[in-house]
Amino acid sequence: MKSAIMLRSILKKNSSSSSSLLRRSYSSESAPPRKVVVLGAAGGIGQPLSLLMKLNPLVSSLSLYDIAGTPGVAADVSHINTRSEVVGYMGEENLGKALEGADVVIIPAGVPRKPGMTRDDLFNINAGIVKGLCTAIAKYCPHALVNMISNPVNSTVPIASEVFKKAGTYDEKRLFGVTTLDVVRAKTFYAGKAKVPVAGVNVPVVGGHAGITILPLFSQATPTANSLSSEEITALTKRTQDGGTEVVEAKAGKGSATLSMAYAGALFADACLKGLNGVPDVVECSFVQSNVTELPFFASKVRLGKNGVEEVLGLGSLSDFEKQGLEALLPELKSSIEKGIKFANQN
Ligand SMILES: NC(=O)C1=CN([C@@H]2O[C@H](COP(=O)(O)OP(=O)(O)OC[C@H]3O[C@@H](n4cnc5c(N)ncnc54)[C@H](O)[C@@H]3O)[C@@H](O)[C@H]2O)C=CC1
Ligand SMILES: O=C([O-])CC(=O)C(=O)O
Repeated sequence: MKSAIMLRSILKKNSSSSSSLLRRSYSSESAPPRKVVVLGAAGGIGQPLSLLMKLNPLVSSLSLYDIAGTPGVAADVSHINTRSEVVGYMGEENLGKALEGADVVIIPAGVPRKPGMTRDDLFNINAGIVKGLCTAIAKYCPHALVNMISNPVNSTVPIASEVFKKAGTYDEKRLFGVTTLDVVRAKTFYAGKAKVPVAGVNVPVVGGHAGITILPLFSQATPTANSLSSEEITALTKRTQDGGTEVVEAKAGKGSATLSMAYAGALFADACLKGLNGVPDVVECSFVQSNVTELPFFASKVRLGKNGVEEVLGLGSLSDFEKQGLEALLPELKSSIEKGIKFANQN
């Protein structure tokens, strides 16, 4: 008798939670249909990123593309009982089909670093990969928002812009270098040092995405932590700048950040989708075409909207330490941008 009552109460609980789940899924399905494409979906970042995008209720169609291994990843992810339909595409002959109708294209295709390498050492291989993929984007989904993850981001974003310009499809509002992982790291490291709950922490990170071009603005971090010494701020800055290398060394030849990058990439794509859907005040840092400095591309806070970039926000007030960091990063960032532009126009 007692167990029958317990069973009834469990069933009742389950039926009320499943009806609330149903309501939630109805409301997510009333969000507009959105197609998200992951290029490089079978890779170290691509796989967990595909998983996270499958969990995103704003996605109605998830298209997974790679030169190899996509059918397995797509079959696996497709069994998850969430909104989006999943299709896997393999091989260049299927790239067009993968891209057609895309709202957001995320690009984690390309080789990762090994210990001792800089991101720029990836240029020779990844520049060509990115150029090929962007040529196809210009042809098959010229209006999609492009989230560039492939390194060196400081050069691959300018390459993409040149490819789109040549194809006559360039819209500076739709091209983003994904620097979210720098923000994710800055938040984590700051919360640890300042001993504040990480969930409420905000830290803008500006500049670019390599070494000293990554400039976290801890003077603007919230909640404020007046107790941090200048030595601690210097150490936090250096750890954020070297975050990628910390992971590359710990993985000892087996690649670079994949899981934290998938998380960061999924956060940024979600922000793009929210912007497209008209959610107000969606602000994320990203490496975009910019007038914030004399350089044509720069990472700073960006307000996202129905057409992509709605507004590139300024730097705000900087500490003397950050002003020095900004001066120091400009020459390196300039030369990485020029290298990308030159490559796209010569090859
Ligand atoms: N922006 C950022 O913050 C970060 C960027 N990265 C970069 O992301 C890239 C990918 O890293 P991982 O996933 O760890 O590498 P990975 O080697 O595990 O995966 C790369 C995938 O790209 C695929 N691929 C290669 N050429 C392709 C093409 N032409 N079309 C489609 N797919 C192609 C490969 O088959 C592979 O599945 C690297 O360049 C890495 O440096 C990594 C971490 C953070
Ligand atoms: O460090 C790397 O090569 C990968 C990367 O961009 C990061 O983890 O920030």
